[in-house]
Amino acid sequence: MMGKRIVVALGGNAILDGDPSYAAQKTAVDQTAKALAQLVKQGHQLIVTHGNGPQVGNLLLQQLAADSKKNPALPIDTLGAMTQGSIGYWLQNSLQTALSDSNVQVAAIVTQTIVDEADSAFKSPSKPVGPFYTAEEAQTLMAQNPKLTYKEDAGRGWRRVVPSPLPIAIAEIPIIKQLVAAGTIVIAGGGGGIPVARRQKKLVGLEGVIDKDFTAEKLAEQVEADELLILTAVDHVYTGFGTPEQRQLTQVTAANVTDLIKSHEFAAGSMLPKMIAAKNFVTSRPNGRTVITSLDNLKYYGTGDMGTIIER
Ligand SMILES: Nc1ncnc2c1ncn2[C@@H]1O[C@H](COP(=O)(O)OP(=O)(O)O)[C@@H](O)[C@H]1O
Ligand SMILES: NC(=O)OP(=O)(O)O
Repeated sequence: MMGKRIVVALGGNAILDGDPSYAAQKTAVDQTAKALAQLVKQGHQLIVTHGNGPQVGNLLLQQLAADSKKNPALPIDTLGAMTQGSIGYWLQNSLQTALSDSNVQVAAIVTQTIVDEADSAFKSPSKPVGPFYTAEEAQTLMAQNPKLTYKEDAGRGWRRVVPSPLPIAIAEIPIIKQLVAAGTIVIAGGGGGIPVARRQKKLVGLEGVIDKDFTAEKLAEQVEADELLILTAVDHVYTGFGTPEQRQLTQVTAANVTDLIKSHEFAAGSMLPKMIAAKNFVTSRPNGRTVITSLDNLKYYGTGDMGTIIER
């Protein structure tokens, strides 16, 4: 099979799936890296991005708990950069180990994503971050701090939500393209990239968390990828998700996705951005395809049951 250029989007909730410990997250990344290394050995070229919802939300909790004059809380843009460093390091380290018998280089790039500071997203928080709470716990937290907003997340519980502006451009795309052309596995756009606004010659950090699936799609367009591979915590995308009528989707077209979105089949803040990104990618890259599957299911990549495939 001819080698493909694949942008891999590794979900934050897929990395932190229940156990929030460093050991559990690094184990998930190690397992993913081993599976991705197999794709590299099959001749595919990877560009990797990752989510950060659980992780940046946990940093927010730590910052709020420790906030003091001597140790003031850091802004969300900087917390996003911190997750690019931590998760980028985990991924770089695990991929280097998994590819230690090859000459393939791996580099994580601190990535800024340009957004519109007039984006209405800054007035309506929608991006779930941090741990899951019960409805009662969320109500208590909102009563304690009315400035914070919590919303129910895909039937899994309630989570804090923060502004999630749409990505316009990736500031570091020139160096990313150079590294890709040199055959390097680039880890970029982590957490969707650090949200920044351009003000004349300056890039100014903003308080938000960009959806990494949207940034992954932009990255895939920019590097002229053949495939967008979205790794999450479910093997397939479903209709009737979470109900007795749940049915897995295996092969769908961009037109099908448009109809399913209109039928509200995909939860906002979780699967909806993935399906929008999938549709946008195959629309922009007619010969491209998007695959949505789980980390565990990656071992079936290239076989009949490798997840939900979206094509033009
Ligand atoms: N229609 C659907 N089909 C499959 N999963 C869905 C659907 N709607 C919502 N979900 C939920 O969305 C989750 C993926 O979104 P999210 O957790 O935000 O992704 P990530 O792994 O990128 O962090 C799935 O694990 C599942 O719990
Ligand atoms: N930033 C972001 O999209 O993170 P998740 O993948 O954890 O939602």
